[in-house]
Amino acid sequence: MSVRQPEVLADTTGASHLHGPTGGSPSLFHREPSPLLDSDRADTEASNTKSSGAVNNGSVQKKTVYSLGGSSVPSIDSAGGVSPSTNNSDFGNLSNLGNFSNLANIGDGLKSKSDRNSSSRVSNSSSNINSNSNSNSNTNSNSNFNINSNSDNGINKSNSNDISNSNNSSISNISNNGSNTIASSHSSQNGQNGHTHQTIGFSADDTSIHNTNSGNVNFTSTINNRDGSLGNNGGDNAGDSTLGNSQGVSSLANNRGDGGDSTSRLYNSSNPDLASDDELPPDGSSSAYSSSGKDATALLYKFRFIVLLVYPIIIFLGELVHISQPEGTYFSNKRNIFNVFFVKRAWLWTTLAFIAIVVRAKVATNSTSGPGIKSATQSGSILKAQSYAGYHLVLRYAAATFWWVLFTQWFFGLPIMDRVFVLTGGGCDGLVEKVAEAAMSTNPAPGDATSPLPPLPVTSNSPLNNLVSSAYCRAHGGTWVGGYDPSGHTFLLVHASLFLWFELLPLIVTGRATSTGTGIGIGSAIGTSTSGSSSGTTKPATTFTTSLSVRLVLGLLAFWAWMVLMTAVYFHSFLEKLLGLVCGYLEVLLVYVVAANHPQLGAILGV
Ligand SMILES: CCCCCCCC/C=C\CCCCCCCC(=O)SCCNC(=O)CCNC(=O)[C@H](O)C(C)(C)COP(=O)(O)O
Ligand SMILES: Nc1ncnc2c1ncn2[C@@H]1O[C@H](COP(=O)(O)O)[C@@H](OP(=O)(O)O)[C@H]1O
Repeated sequence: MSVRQPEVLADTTGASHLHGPTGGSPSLFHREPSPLLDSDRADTEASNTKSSGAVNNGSVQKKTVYSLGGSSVPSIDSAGGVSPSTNNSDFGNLSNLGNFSNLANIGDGLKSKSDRNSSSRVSNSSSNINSNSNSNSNTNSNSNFNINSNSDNGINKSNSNDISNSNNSSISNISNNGSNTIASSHSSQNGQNGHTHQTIGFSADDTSIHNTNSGNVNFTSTINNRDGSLGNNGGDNAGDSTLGNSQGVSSLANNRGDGGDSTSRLYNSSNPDLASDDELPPDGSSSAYSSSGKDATALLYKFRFIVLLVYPIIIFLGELVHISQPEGTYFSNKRNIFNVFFVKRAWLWTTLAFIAIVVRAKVATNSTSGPGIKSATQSGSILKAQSYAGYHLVLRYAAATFWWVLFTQWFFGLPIMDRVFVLTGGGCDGLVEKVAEAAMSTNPAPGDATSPLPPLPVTSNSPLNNLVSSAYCRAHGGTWVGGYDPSGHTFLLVHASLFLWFELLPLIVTGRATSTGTGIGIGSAIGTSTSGSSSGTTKPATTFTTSLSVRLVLGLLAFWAWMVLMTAVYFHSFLEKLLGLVCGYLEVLLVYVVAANHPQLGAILGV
């Protein structure tokens, strides 16, 4: 076995050195072959409890570092490689011309400078890996990595990482298990062509690649992913982009400079969003291939259309029965348990159902594809994908709640429905008498806590803001008479139902309601596995738990529809129900249709 003697380099850090066998303390160093070492290499092992630095000028082929904690190794330069090293503190900067292998590092900074094959396996947290070598194979587990690579690399990573790649280099064969952003910028010298080819396969997703090219760069990107976006900002030359996603929503955007061909292909199993910049040269082409994506889009629109039709039909059918003056039933009694316990608290139940949808979306997200369906705001989208990111959900819930409040609870005083009633000549009848009766029977001072009625806010001759609400009026024995009284029940039930449908349908059509499903199908959404996915496979039913929330929401929606029918059959005039119905549509149409077609609003609301 040929043995190269280590040399001691000047310690640029000024810290104490780890010395090789000929230059250091014998008590600290001894030759001991590492199981991972090449047979023709000598090893240097440092058993380090206090060392703060190690410098090796390259004569040592491999360096083994054990640091037992409480200490740090700020700097190691090794020509030959650094192998099994356990460091309970920080490595400072590891610069290596050879192989890193099995470095467990909780610190920061790992640089590979080899001009030959080099392999790094790093278990790490919070590290930067700067690699200048060719044909590297970097395997990283743990989180918070920044990999800056100026070379051809194979990078295998798990967890969340940012990879940035600069210069004329390529990253290829990246397999990944986390949420990642890969930013790659390339520039080429005059007359020199840069060429980049990225093939990235992810076993988990939410990955986006943004390439910024300038100069003569021929850029080819391929992502095989479950849910991601690929954005190419091309330079002067051709760029082919292919994004193949097996799941979820993908967006592929090409913003080209001048000249060159560009072909963008988006293969996606569910929801594609392909957008190309307007300045695409005439010979550039962009196309989305996604049969199931189109299917999902068509299915979503079909479902939305049906849902939007259902409630007017219910009202019309109910009205037909209503005009025949049907016999009273349990449901014609205002005090029936369904009315009192459910409809009168309808927003509470709607909120719970919405939370069930959110949970379902998150479960689907965690088990399949990152943070849920991504927002896609570019024009030309086949499907404006709905975002299930937390802030988008909160905003949409807040908007729906706000509209419910304005219409039924408070609108700078009386709620909208009561203002309509008063403005059309309605008022509270009999309330003054009730108050007087109450006062006569108990003789308390008005406003006294012992009074059976709270003080009457005002009389019916007061300005609009001071009138009692319909709720106050009815609750205290008055009768809400005259005027035009929009049906609060119709409004609330329709508004709540549409809100829930529009949140649920994207999950259903994309199969996101199952943890294992891909592609489309209501079957996968409710766990019955009846429809095919894009791959032509039929997904098995998910567990009872995963489909339960969807079933409960569908059950609530069926119940709401029934109660709309009962309102239509037994209560209100037709026009009052019609107004309730129309107002029940307003917010949902505004958010999911109008805002969805407005770039900024759509982006804010995630629609
Ligand atoms: C990342 C995750 C994001 C998830 C976002 C979830 C957002 C939820 C967040 C927190 C939960 C907070 C919980 C708040 C609960 C609020 C629920 C309620 O609204 S409680 C009030 C319930 N009250 C009603 O539902 C009253 C409904 N009734 C009426 O509006 C009227 O009675 C009527 C219109 C039905 C009839 O009027 P009438 O005058 O004829 O009686
Ligand atoms: N489906 C239904 N079942 C029972 N009562 C209903 C109902 N729809 C409306 N009502 C009752 O009809 C009245 C007018 O309702 P709205 O204007 O909200 O549509 C309310 O009476 P109360 O306020 O006396 O409870 C309400 O409870």
